[in-house]
Amino acid sequence: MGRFPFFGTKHDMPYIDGHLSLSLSVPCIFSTMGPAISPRLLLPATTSDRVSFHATIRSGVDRPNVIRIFKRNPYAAASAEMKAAVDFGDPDWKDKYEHEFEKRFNIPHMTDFFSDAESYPSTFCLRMRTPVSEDFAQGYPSDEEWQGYIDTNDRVLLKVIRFSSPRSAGAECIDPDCTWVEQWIHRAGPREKIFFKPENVKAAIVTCGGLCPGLNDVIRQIVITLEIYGVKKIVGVPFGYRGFGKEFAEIPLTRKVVQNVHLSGGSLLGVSRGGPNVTEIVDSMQERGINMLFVLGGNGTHAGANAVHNECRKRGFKVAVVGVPKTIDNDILLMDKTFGFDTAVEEAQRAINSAYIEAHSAYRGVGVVKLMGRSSGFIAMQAALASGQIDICLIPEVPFELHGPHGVLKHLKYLLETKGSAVICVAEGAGQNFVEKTNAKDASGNVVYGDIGVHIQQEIKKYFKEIGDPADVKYIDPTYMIRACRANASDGILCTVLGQNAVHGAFGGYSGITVGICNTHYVYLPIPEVISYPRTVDPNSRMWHRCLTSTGQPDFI
Ligand SMILES: Nc1ncnc2c1ncn2[C@@H]1O[C@H](COP(=O)(O)OP(=O)(O)O)[C@@H](O)[C@H]1O
Ligand SMILES: O=P(O)(O)OC[C@H]1O[C@](O)(COP(=O)(O)O)[C@@H](O)[C@@H]1O
Ligand SMILES: [Mg+2]
Repeated sequence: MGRFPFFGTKHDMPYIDGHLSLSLSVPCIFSTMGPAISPRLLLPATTSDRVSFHATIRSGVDRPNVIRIFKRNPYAAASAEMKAAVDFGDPDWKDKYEHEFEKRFNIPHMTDFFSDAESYPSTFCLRMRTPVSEDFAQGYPSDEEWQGYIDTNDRVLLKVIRFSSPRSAGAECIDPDCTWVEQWIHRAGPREKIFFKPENVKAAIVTCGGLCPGLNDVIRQIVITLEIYGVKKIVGVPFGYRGFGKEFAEIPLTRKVVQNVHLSGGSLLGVSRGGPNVTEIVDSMQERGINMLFVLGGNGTHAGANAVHNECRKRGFKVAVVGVPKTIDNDILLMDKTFGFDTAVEEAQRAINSAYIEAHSAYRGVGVVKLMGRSSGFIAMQAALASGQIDICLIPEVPFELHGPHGVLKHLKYLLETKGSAVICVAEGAGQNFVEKTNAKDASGNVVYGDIGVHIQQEIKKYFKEIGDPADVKYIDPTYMIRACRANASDGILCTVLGQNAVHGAFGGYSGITVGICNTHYVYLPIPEVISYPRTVDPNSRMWHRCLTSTGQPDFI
């Protein structure tokens, strides 16, 4: 089969060792995708634990045979760690696996840490005709007959497809027979017993990282729900974790304050990156008497929230720390999507449509749109799918060449000759091998990337000038526009449910958890499970294949 140069990010490389010869010996499937593409050799992913092979075989002397290696879907990789410990020869392996999974996805509870943790009948009661009384002198307004509580033993299935074969598209199998294994996670919602007396609660909300549509919607719902439980002391911590510094004053929050905040984008509380360390944050919480903390943020923020949770446990400080995953990048593991993502994709349509109109109206017009997505191309992929106006979608997970016979520029030339115009959508983290490394990091330690959008725009101009063909290139960078806007209706609903569930989780006595949507149901997850690495687009997923089908783009390798 000739020579097999390997392509992949540094991140992929550790998974390659030792799997190649095994995987190449297994049966393969041939399929063709998109115009002008060679057959693809798709090898069953499960045979090589964490990688899937995606081989493009082309004949011709100019081009060596190529095998590209992609990291598997992150969750598949996560379960690979569990798989490694499984002895499939053991007749009870499935039961043991399910049991181990249950343990891993257990959500930390007050009673795990405090033997004296007391519970009370819930004060969350939707049959109230009047607001909860000031001092609870008459007792709590509970209603034990109400059928609105979630049984703590309720579970939601994490994986809902029963794959019959490891060869089935996107199959995630645990054993070579693709045995059906049940993976249950905790159902979110109000519990009948609560572990905080509302009059003893001081709740704080903090929003960290970059902006995201829907932050205000979540803040609003948290405040409203806390008030329904009877909490009177609710504050906002300004400017992310930085707000725990002494120089910042808390922002008092009430239903009245938050009533209309969801009508605008941004965060009522402000956001920031960087800030004090965990010890300082917990010191500040103790000084301020905060015993319920709602943390809205992405991977970094959740790492912080989990560290705060652990530090509180270490100090014997009875606090509920509950996260609400926020990121337009949609790079959090295990959930259907994060809030704000849908809105960002919708907002991106305006930029794509403008790029299309500009390109289509010009003589040999090319529109280039750069969209956010630091390490994952979800926004670019979904925006391309939604618009139907993208000819080339470039994401960080899929390597590509700009120059050469199979490069993006050659295909662009083909598009201008056949269609007359073309639109490219590129995620900010894509093609970083082409741009100069800045070595810069932001205040949170995230790498600051070089501008791939500007680079592509310049390369297109240079290329067409060199070959003497006209091309009218228009570049649009809607970066901050797609995340500074107000949440759309679907995100508005998601934020509402997540905000309410965050409060139910805290009152239910859980801490070190985050809320999410999984197979359309709402769940609680232990924080470490959702942040072990950023979720990325699986190049062998049905969704990426659908995107390729829609754009009609070939491989650019
Ligand atoms: N590993 C970590 N442990 C503790 N705090 C962290 C960690 N990573 C990031 N943070 C803090 O979380 C906040 C947000 O992180 P950042 O990466 O900027 O955004 P996001 O949470 O959206 O990923 C920052 O204030 C940062 O200091
Ligand atoms: O310019 P900023 O505020 O650092 O934000 C840029 C980053 O924000 C992001 O949308 C991710 O933000 P989060 O880390 O807050 O999820 C990335 O796509 C982008 O790299
Ligand atoms: Mg982040």
